Amino acid sequence: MKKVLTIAGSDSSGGAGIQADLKAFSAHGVFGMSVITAVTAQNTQGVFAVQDIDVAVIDKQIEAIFDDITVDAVKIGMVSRTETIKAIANGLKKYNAQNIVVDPVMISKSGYYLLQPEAVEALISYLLPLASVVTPNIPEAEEISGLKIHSLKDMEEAAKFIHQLGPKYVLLKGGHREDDATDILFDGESYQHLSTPRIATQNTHGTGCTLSAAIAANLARGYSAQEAVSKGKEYIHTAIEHSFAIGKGVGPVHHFYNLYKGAGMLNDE
Ligand SMILES: Nc1ncnc2c1ncn2[C@@H]1O[C@H](COP(=O)(O)OP(=O)(O)OP(=O)(O)O)[C@@H](O)[C@H]1O
Ligand SMILES: Cc1ncc(COP(=O)(O)O)c(N)n1
Repeated sequence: MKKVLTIAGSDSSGGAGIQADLKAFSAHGVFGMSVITAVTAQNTQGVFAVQDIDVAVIDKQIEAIFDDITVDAVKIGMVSRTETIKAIANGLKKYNAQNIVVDPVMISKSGYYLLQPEAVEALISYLLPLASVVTPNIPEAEEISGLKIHSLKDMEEAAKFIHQLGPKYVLLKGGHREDDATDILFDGESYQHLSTPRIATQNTHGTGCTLSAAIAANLARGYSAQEAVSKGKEYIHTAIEHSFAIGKGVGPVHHFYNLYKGAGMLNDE
């Protein structure tokens, strides 16, 4: 079985972060492992507290995994602060980790800073060069590139700018557009538009986490970056179609629709 690691924050409500990643890994038939960078107290309505994990404990989690187990792919999500970013970059370089997907998580849907603003530079200089695929949403791409994005053409320009910071592929996600959900994949030469109709739901908590975890799982399973991304896009679309209204705010996406469909359990409470 392929083994995939998520390095991210814990979401107590289970919709995003480590919890979303592990669910996506299971649904892809890969074995999930985790390095927890921060513990958040959050639910469908907001983020209420963040406790960063001590850097020495982050180092130890990375060591414990890589000293013992072969890691087929790595997904990086919420990294919170500069010292955490440096520890992750050092650890991944030390073990020559491959198939790294970086989701440059900055601000939660509810508006909470999951990356300290002064750590953006470290994320750019330490993590982007290690990435096989980096998956910014539109506000994150604006922050990284310094460009304003209003159109698909602007998305292409920003993807091009981010590509020269070191990642092999840039997937600029269009979830924040008002139009169709069009994402743009750039490999340094050509742009591929991946487009699905926008689903009318407010239950999109953890969409970015889920997509990047699905891409990492697909890379581990041996798909090329293009295939891993297009399969990931199909996965997130269906997971949003089957999303739930739990809690009083933005509900989570559904990871096990395939298994449940087979067992006739879809939408069972
Ligand atoms: N309403 C929607 N209908 C269809 N696809 C969507 C919708 N919202 C987001 N997506 C898709 O979901 C994926 C994640 O994109 P999005 O821009 O929402 O990421 P994100 O903002 O990083 O997510 P999050 O911060 O919730 O983790 C993309 O492929 C995007 O096109
Ligand atoms: C631990 C953690 N990681 C990532 C997100 C981003 O997800 P969203 O933008 O849907 O809130 C989050 N809310 N919490």
